[in-house]
Amino acid sequence: MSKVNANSSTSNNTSIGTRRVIIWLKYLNKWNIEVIMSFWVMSCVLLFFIFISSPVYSVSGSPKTELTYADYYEAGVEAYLDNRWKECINFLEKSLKEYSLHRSALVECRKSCRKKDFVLRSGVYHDRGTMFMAFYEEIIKNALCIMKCYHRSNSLYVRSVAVAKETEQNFENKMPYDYLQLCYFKEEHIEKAASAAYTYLLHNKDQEVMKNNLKYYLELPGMDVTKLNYLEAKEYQELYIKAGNKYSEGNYGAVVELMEQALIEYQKALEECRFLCEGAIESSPETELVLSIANFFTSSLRCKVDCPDKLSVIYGEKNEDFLPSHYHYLQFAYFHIGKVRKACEAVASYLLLMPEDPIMIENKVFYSKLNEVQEEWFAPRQETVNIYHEQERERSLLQFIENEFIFQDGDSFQNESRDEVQNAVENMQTDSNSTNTGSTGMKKEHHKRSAQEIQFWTESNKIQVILQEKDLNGTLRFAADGLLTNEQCEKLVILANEGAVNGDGYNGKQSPHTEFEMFEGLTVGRAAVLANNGELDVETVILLLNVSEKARRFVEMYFKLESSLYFAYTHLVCRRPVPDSPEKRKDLSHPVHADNCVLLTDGRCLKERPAYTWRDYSAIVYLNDDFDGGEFIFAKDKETVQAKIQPTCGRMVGFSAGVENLHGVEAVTRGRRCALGMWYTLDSKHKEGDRDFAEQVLHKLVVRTSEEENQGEKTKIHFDDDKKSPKNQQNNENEDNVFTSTNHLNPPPVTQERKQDKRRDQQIHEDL
Ligand SMILES: O=C(O)CCC(=O)C(=O)O
Ligand SMILES: [Fe+2]
Repeated sequence: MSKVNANSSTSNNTSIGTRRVIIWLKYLNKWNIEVIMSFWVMSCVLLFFIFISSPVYSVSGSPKTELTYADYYEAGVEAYLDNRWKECINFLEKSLKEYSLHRSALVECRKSCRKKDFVLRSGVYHDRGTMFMAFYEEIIKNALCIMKCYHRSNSLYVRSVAVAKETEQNFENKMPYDYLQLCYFKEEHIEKAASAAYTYLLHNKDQEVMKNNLKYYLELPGMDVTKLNYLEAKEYQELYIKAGNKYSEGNYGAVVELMEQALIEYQKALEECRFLCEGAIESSPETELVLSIANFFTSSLRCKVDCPDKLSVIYGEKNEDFLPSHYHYLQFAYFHIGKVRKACEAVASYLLLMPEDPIMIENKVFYSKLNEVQEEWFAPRQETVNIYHEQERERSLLQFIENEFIFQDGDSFQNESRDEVQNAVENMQTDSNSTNTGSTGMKKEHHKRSAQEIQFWTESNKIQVILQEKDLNGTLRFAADGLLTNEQCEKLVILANEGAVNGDGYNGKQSPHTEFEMFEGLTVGRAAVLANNGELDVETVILLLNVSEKARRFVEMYFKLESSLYFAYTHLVCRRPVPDSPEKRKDLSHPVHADNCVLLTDGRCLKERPAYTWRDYSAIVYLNDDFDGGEFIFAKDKETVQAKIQPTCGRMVGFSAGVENLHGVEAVTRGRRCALGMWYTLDSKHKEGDRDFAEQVLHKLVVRTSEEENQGEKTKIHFDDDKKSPKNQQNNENEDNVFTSTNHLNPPPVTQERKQDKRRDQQIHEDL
């Protein structure tokens, strides 16, 4: 089980402390013995005074540690390598404790100094020079305060600040648990070993060795699975989960209490995360004062803006819209305990963070209809307003930085956290520059700002480029993930179930590409008509249009097109094997082809009818993966595959539509493969008329529905009055009845308990 062979470890068993003593003794040996003796006596006296007055002696009188968390870590790892299991446990547990103390001390100092010294007085500056001077004065005072604070709290913290980035990274990645689990196991602390392994795994999901370890520990006799703990759980997370549990039990009083506490703890955690972003960055290459400051500040800003995302990972799993979800639970729970005003505030807080959320908009309508509710009750809570404004300000500054600091030759303004998308785009840029024009014959003009725009837009739309030209062995092609959530994919597949018909979009041909498969299609125009007739869900049809628009924008930006890219055709297509089709097939579901020319057997591709010669770019967004076969292929010619892409929910493949991007689809041998195909043109003459039509139909439909709802609202208010006054609702003891009678309030989506339990079960019983 040992991940490192004990004998391969360092032969030097001497601990760090011992080594230091040996070094001192070496020097002492050179001295005369009398001198040494008198020096020793004097030193003892001196040391005693230093000791009692030293900050290393804490206020409570108990001696503080003498090693930093990094020292303990190093010692722990050494012990691990030497099979000294007890010491390994001792040192690593201490390293974790010290690490946490170190971080708290940093936060405490930064926080107290910010409050005390960082007070810029506005309105007293005669000119910009004075203002700058005042600003730097505050910075200097702040720096002094922080340094004093570090020294006061414990000089070790100062040393810890300078710990190598690598060690810090190890702690971020929860490496100590990697060693600890084995040391615990060797000392027969099975439950602790399992918990350490579990904790490590939650942060390092793909670690097969650790999965096996955990499985092994869990199967050991005497292991009590209920004692399996996540050792890095934070207060705000525990409270949130507990509140979720109370929600599933229907105990709304407890939900309110726990969720309110969770919010307080969340704010503390957020503040802590933000203060921790004010640490060191890799040394800046800048020599200019202002550039260095700007560089440093930007790095810290980026880190701060990421804090909500970091905090939303609970038990290793990201909870989307984590902060808003607190208010979702709260509005529901407050309503159920009769505190409607509080419920309205929670609704407003949620909407401040997520203004377009249709569920909460509906809830607001629901509350507005209650007799006692007044418009001013929908005021967001103060803490939400603060968080929101802070984030907005920071995001917009960051956006400004991203947009403006663009230098072509060896960007002097370091941009440390350039993400993969941007790099991908830049690599792609270089590649396509060298080809200059694609075989489509279109010259690609690149304007300088696009990389930043793409990064921003892509990030905010949570799209990640997963494969680019060089991975796909060709030009003007990419694959990206994140276009749709699972829930959205499911909705679109249902839309296809309900609306797609055989042969639609293929001139009525049910098997246009292979006799072994059937094709069902749904065009946007027909989808809109069906929505209008009440046969399809309107929101899902809007989603269909929206996701295709998102894909179009991404393609336009990714390929840095200077002129607009228009839809030429949009088609939701599902394909499946016909009954009794052979299991082993040689044919393709869609033979190798180009989207804008007719591919001849000699490899030439004629840009003439019946090809859709105006199509310039294509993209396909996939909706599911519960089928066999059906891989998308890029091909050099009819025989030679260059790359394969496995369809899955939210994945998109995009490429230029010419002969440079021959492609096809492998046979689908089981199940039903659904995808949203899009073909784009640079020529506005070939714009998809069906789309304009669909948009008009949907627009009218939405306006009509909201008008009808408004009329209905009056009746509903009357209806509610008759049925039950809000007072009665509050006094009603049977809360379920209250809920049924006011059917229009949307509850929060998933209880955390179930989610966590499911994840835990999966982790422990299935994954392993
Ligand atoms: O569904 C796919 O993956 C590709 C379809 C395609 O290439 C087409 O319809 O032109
Ligand atoms: Fe195609």
